[in-house]
Parts: sequence; structure tokens; C-alpha cells
Amino acid sequence: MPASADQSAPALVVRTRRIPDPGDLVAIIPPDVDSADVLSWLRDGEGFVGWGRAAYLETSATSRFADADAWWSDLVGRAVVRSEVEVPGAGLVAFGSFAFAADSASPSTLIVPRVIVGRRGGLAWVTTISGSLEQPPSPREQPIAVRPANLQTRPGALDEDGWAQAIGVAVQRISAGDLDKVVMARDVFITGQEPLDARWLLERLSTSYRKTWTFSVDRLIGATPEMLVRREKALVTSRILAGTIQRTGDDEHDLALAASLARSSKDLEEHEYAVRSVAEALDAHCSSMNVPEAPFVLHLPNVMHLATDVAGVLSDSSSSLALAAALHPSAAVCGTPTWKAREVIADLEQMDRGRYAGPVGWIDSSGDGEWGIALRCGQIQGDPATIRLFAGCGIVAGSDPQDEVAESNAKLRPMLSALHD
Ligand SMILES: C=C(O[C@H]1C=CC=C(C(=O)O)[C@@H]1O)C(=O)O
Repeated sequence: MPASADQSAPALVVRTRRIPDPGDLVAIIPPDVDSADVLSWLRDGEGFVGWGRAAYLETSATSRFADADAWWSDLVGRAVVRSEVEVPGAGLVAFGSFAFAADSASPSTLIVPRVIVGRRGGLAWVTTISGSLEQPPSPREQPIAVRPANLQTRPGALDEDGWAQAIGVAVQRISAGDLDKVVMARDVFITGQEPLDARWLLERLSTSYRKTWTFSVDRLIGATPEMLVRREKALVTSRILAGTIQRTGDDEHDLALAASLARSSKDLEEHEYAVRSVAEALDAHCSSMNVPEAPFVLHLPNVMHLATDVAGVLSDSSSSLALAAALHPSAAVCGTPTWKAREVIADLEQMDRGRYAGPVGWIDSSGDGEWGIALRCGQIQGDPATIRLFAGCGIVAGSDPQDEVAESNAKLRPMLSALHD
């Protein structure tokens, strides 16, 4: 297995106990935990946080998903798990984040924390792994997370003008018939004075973007609105997003914009490619599927998206991670046809996406789990005072480069606000 030498896969002893409601889950993460060891998956007050590393895997290349799935099955097979709580996410859980491209220099990872504190459907629990005696501290005892100061911004691979030019080239290639759709992304670096504190970002993202999944895995931190795949027993679901309009802050005007988004042929085309890519990949694993005919409009604080929720009944024993591997990369982050869009991305973006736009989420010992697409996020760098933010936009024949620059800025807003406000 092509994994790093410092991976560890001991036989784990796992214990889950019910606890009284712990309140704010981010506030419970101890302040002395390095941001690299802060784990989170939160939406609308539910989900879990974790910290420490009881076991982890680093892997890369084309086999990254298969390596991780095999490693996880082996770990689960040897673990001793005692759980008082029977909900998905209780017991043994790994958090994971996978590189977008097989040739990325960024490793993909699965991390089993030492402590997990979760809440779901009125139940709260703590899981300790490998007999760790760490207790979840009371939220009141935690000092406030550190506010970033004196932030400086610099463009990544391309500045706004360079990126707009690259989009112009992508539109030409689409118009020439080379491909139907490509998702083009750009990056921005933000540097502060002190190491960035994952808890600060999570606190802001989870309160301002409650309908997104707020994640932190190995210093990749963000708030994604897109669910690549969720498996809960035999039920498989996916939330597909593509097609965007910025919000103005004026509710009445935003409603009119939502109606125009739902009628926009350019956005509906962009959306249709994304739905088709997910539905076709899921079909191979499902005995029946429901794919709504028309999208709905998802309202987020910064933007509105065309959204489709697909559901299916699983017909094989694929884990949630194997399903994520089958669906990645969907046309919400790559394009149509996939192979051609990959080529155009590699040619025009001029950057390694790292884990941006790759699957991020969690898996439990039954294989159930949730894998979002890592969007509206940033990767804290080797220099822990620097974070690299990403945003991308679906490009079709009717796309206008300057509109896409504005859209990418709106998609950067969740992270920028979390850093600056
Ligand atoms: C690629 C991103 O968004 C995707 C998800 C929703 C809407 C999208 C769009 O309208 O272009 C993108 O497909 C991103 O946020 O970086």
C-alpha cells in the first residue's frame, strides 16, 4: 500500500458514552490542540468535533480511495468497540480528506481522533479511542480562540485578470466543441502574524453558515454546501449544486434573483451536467433512484445555487468512501466530459488544487458516512500563519469571464469573513 511510513494502525479500543448536552461543540475543543489535530463535521448544531490522533493514514495517487477503504476495513476489523449510543457517527469514526487529482502533491488522509464529542437528534455522546483518559472539558473553561491579526492578501497561481483570461480560453474551447463544461478554480493566500486558529474559523463558519457542513480535517477548513454522498444503511443521498447567483442582502430583490436563476438557461445547463454525472455514477450502485426533474434554489448567506437532491437504494456493499470515490470528480467541480475537463483544468488553472474540490467527511465502522465536496474552504499551509483559499466556477459556452470573477469572489466570502470579522 503506497502510504507514508509514519502511518499507524494499532488495534483500537473504542468506548462511546452518553453525556448531557455539551452546548457549543467548537468551544469544547481544548485550546492547546494544534490546528492540524482539530477535526470537525458540523451542520445546524449537529455533528461532531474531535481532536488528537489515535491512528491515521496518508496516501496518494490513483489508488488513494481504495487504499483508504482497505486500511479502514482492516482497522475496523481489529478494533474493540463498546457503544452506549446507536446513531451513525457514534463508536469508531475516521475523518478524511482526499486530493482532487491523482497526481496532486497533497496527500490524502484518514484520521481517527483520540476523542470525539457528538450530538445528533437530541442525543449527545463522547467517544474515547485507545483507552485515552482525556475528558471533554467544559466549554466555559476554554479561552476564546485567537482572532487573526494584520492579515495580508496575495493572489495565488493567477490574479483576477490572469484568471479571467484563462476563463476566456476555456469558453473558446467549449465554443469550438472540445468539451461542454469545465469548472475553473483560483487560489488566494492570506497571511497573518500568528499561527491561524482552526477553532476561530470553525466558530464563525458554523454560526454564519448553519446550513452548510463546517469541516476541519488536517488543516483543511471550510463550510461546504455540497454533499457528494451520504450513506445511511441502504439509503444513499447526494446534494448536487451548480449554477450560482450572488445575494444582494435585500430579501425582496434576492427572491427575484432566485426566480431568474431558476429560469437561466446558462445555469440550468451547468446544473444538468452536474446532476447527470452524479446520477450516472450512483446508478451502478443502486437498485432504484429518485432524480427530481427540476432543481430548487438553495439560499445561502452569500450566494444562491441551483440544487438537486438525489436519493437511491444501495444495491451493493460499497462503503460511503467507495461511493465517494465512484462519484468523484462530479461535473460540479470538474466538467463534461470528465477526462477532457481534467485536461483543460490542468492546462489552464496553473495550480495543484490540493484537497480543494476533493471529498471531505467521515466514515464509521459500518461504512456509513458523509462525504462533502471540499468547497468554500482554505488549507492552512506549512507556515501556520498562512492559509490558501479556493473558489471555482462552472464554465459553459455562455459564461462571461468578469461575471465569473465576481462569482468566485462571492464564493471566497465565507472564509474571508471568518478570517476578517
Ligand atoms: C466549484 C465551486 O462551486 C461549485 C458548487 C456550486 C456551484 C458552482 C457554480 O455555480 O459554478 C460550482 O459548480 C466552488 O465553490 O469553488
